[in-house]
Amino acid sequence: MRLVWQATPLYLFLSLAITGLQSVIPAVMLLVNKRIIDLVIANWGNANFIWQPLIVLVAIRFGISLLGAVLNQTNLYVGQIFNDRLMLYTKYILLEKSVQLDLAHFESSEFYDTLSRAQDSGSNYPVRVIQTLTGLFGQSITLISLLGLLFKFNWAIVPLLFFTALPAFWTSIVYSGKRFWMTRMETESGRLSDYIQRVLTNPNFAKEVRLFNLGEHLLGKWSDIRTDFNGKSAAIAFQYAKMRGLSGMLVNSGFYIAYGWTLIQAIAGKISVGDFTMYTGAFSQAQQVLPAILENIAKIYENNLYVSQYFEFLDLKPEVINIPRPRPFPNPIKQGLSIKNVTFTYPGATKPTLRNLSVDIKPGESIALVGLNGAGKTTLLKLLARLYDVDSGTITIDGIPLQEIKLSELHTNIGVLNQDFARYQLSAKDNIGFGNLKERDNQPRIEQAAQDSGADRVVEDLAESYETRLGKMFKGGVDLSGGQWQKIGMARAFMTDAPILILDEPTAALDAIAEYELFEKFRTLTAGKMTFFVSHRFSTVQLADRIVVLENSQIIEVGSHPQLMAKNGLYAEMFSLQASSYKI
Ligand SMILES: Nc1ncnc2c1ncn2[C@@H]1O[C@H](COP(=O)(O)OP(=O)(O)OP(=O)(O)O)[C@@H](O)[C@H]1O
Repeated sequence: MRLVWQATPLYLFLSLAITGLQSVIPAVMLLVNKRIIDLVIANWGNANFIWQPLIVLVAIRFGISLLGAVLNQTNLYVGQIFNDRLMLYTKYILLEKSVQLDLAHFESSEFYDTLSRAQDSGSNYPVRVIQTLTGLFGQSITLISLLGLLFKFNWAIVPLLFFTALPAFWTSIVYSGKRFWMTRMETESGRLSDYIQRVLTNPNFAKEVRLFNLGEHLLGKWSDIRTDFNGKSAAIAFQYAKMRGLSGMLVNSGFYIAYGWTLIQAIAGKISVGDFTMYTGAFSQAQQVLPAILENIAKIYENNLYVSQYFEFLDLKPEVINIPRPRPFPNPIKQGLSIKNVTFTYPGATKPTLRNLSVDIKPGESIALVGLNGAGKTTLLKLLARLYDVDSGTITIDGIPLQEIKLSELHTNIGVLNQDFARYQLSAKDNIGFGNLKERDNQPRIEQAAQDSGADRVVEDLAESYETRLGKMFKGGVDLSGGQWQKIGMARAFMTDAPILILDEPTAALDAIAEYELFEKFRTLTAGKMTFFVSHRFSTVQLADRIVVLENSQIIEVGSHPQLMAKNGLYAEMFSLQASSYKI
């Protein structure tokens, strides 16, 4: 309710008010009808009948019908606006939370289960809870007013209806719960089937799916998961229908007992014809409303279970956060960056990815990270950008631990381009401008960055130049080759004003010569900045002031190219191996 209140208080109020008004209409109608019938019967064949009271009653009846029709339409309109606003709000909050969470969350499967459940639950269920709640509110008013009429006739009818309805109510609750838990248990397999669906429909997979003939195999797997789910769902639905049928009979018996009593009273002449019509009318309406109420209570229970999954996601907390009074990023950097005894283990991993790392980097120094696949190069760079916090040891800039620097400021001051850099299906201008949001509309700056990375020649060939949409996902989009995308990605990195730059193999799709030239240019353009780069090409690595060699989670060598060659360790071995393969 708080969520809805925050999303759209006015429309919540309007919706409740209109529903409340609508709900008393059936009982008021029955009462007016009774009066009309009693008046007509009392004056049956009366030649001197005074019409005025009857005309007033009929006019009231007509007025109420008109009011009902107007309220109906108004409620439909209010309901539509209310739903749209609530959906927008719940989605916004979910996306806002996703932005706040750590990278670590996005690298765990439990997170994706929670996210997937929250997305399913958050989109429709809050709206459904409120719709059902409003419906229930209206139906309860209708039922109370109808029971009010019946209570006057015989008070025992109320407990009779209540007790005969209890089993139906209990059945609905039990089976709603069963359905919810079955769906929840199937989250992971549901996600797997969604994933297969994406693989079968996503352009990134389309080529391989065809070349390896994976289509039929994956489709079969998808169909098995869905069929299995449908089977479980059908079993619950069957049980539910059976129990609902049985308990529904009991509810009906309660009504018919009460109905029989009205007939007995009417035949005995203890109630008027008007009363008789009113009571039987009240019975038949209450008979429709009561099961609907029970159904809605069960629905609220079930929908609330789903909504709780939405809140489960909202309750996730980022761990990489600002301390209460963070310090500013040192500008300019005077002493440099210092990594001391850093150890780090990924959440859920059994052994550390980095162990006891120590190295000092001076301002303006360029560092190349070298090591075999999986040595921990990317992990170290993630720690520098504080995408994760270290387990022990410290990383400081001018003596200030990273944790004490305001996170958003740290990210503004560390420019990163990754091996798996994002390919935004947006304009070329956005793809480059996202490197420095403040300068996003600064066309000369964007063009300069494109020129520096060589992306200017890519953009020249595009029909609408910088405004051309990249990627094939939307109309008019143009796809680029791997190397062309990388030039666009590099241009994004060149946009930044950050004094520390990290390039994690963003040039792997370029040929060795293009990569070498680009890094040379990069070094000239970033002279005076602290840069880190990872490359598996030693022609590029040589350009660095110092090279840090990682092996088995540790730093094993640090030095310039000539120093490491003289040392004749792992670096020299790897360098010679690559050089000899070029000679062949
Ligand atoms: N999110 C993660 N969760 C758990 N383990 C991870 C995660 N990311 C990487 N690892 C593990 O940490 C180790 C180091 O990975 P990292 O990506 O840092 O290596 P790398 O040196 O950059 O390798 P490459 O040269 O292949 O890019 C690997 O064993 C990898 O499996």
